[in-house]
Amino acid sequence: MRYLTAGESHGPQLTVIIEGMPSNVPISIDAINEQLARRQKGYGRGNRMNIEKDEVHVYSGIRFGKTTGAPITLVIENKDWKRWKDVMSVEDNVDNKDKRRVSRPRPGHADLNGAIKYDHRDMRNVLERSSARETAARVAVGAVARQLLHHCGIDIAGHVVRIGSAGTVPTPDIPLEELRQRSEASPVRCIDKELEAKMIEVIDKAKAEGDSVGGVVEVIAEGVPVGLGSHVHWDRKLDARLARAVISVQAFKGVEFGIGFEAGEKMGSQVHDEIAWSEDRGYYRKTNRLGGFEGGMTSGAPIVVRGVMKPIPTLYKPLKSVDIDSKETFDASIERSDNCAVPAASVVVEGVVSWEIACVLCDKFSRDTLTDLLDDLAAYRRYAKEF
Ligand SMILES: Cc1cc2nc3c(=O)[nH]c(=O)nc-3n(C[C@H](O)[C@H](O)[C@H](O)COP(=O)(O)O)c2cc1C
Ligand SMILES: C=C(O[C@@H]1CC(C(=O)O)=C[C@@H](OP(=O)(O)O)[C@H]1O)C(=O)O
Repeated sequence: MRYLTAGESHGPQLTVIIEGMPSNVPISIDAINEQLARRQKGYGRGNRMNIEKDEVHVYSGIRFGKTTGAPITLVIENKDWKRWKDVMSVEDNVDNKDKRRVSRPRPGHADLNGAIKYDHRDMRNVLERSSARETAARVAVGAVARQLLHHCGIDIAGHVVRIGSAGTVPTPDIPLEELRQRSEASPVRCIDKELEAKMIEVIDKAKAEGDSVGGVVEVIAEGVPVGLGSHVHWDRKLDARLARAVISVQAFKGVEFGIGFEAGEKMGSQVHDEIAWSEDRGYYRKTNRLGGFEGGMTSGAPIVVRGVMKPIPTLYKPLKSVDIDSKETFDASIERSDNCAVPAASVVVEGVVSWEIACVLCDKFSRDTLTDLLDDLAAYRRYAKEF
């Protein structure tokens, strides 16, 4: 399966084409919109989220509530477009006195690198596409994948485990439904009430100081069969695919699985998961320190993946930069920005993880129709248990 996203942050819309979904998968548009709404919420967001009300429009590939097997086209409109039409129509060869041409790159953004690479004197051509507005499209893709995974007995949930220096929530040992309910009930998607209060304090303090904060999100996938991904080639390793998917989310800088970077300071006996067998469960691991992976393949234990998001680069207390016309130093100015988008980004990471798992499922099993996929998967689960 594959997908493409297109669209600018202040253009008319975001467009997605998803190719390779099995036919006859029931798709609820409400369920996609629910995921889009989750991404828009979260403490620390700026005013843009008061303007947008993300909803998906389906233009192909779904009829009467089910996938047809043909490419699926989804569109999310940008409500802000109306206010930006004029700005977006200023050409890059206009006189520099026109303040709407972007000649001042923002530190921490794609602006300068993209302008040099693509030879744009108006950096709007870069910032429009590098914006995390695009993550709305990826959440829509993830929401479609999630509905496929649901039929396959795979459940995914996420939460925020760190914001700034507020402290860290350890990987919880609770049912995913409870994790979901508790994180949904929190404005920062944190399941620990004490830490939640500290996280809110950290975000408020950053905002008051004209600064921003980042953090860490965790996503857990349960019900994944053993053997998704492959050890035989680097680009078929599922952990590697997930790492790429998470890092591809705007502002994500690192990924870890299970105990993650702690593995570098522990002894082997404290890192590897012993293998056991029972009539009831078949093979299983006594612990899940490696976050569900050995050899680039799932072990059948839950996938536990975390991603670290850097602080938002646009600061109300501006950083210095250089104007590409005058080469003079200036203070980067802003009109609006998020202060912390970690809670929102946790929903994006859930989405990209859902998509990658759906892809490898469809790689491994026959998948023209949902029935083909479910029959094949059920037979494989029986085989693996009896192995
Ligand atoms: C959900 C979400 C919202 C974001 N909101 C903002 C924002 O309001 N202001 C900002 O400067 N960066 C924001 N970012 C981060 C930038 O898009 C990102 O840092 C920038 O495109 C550069 O990419 P890089 O950090 O991956 O190198 C957001 C990221 C995400 C995931
Ligand atoms: C639009 C979204 O996030 C945007 C991501 C973003 C950035 O630079 O990445 C900058 C801000 O955009 P604007 O400059 O229009 O206020 C955020 O609001 C969204 O999440 O839907």
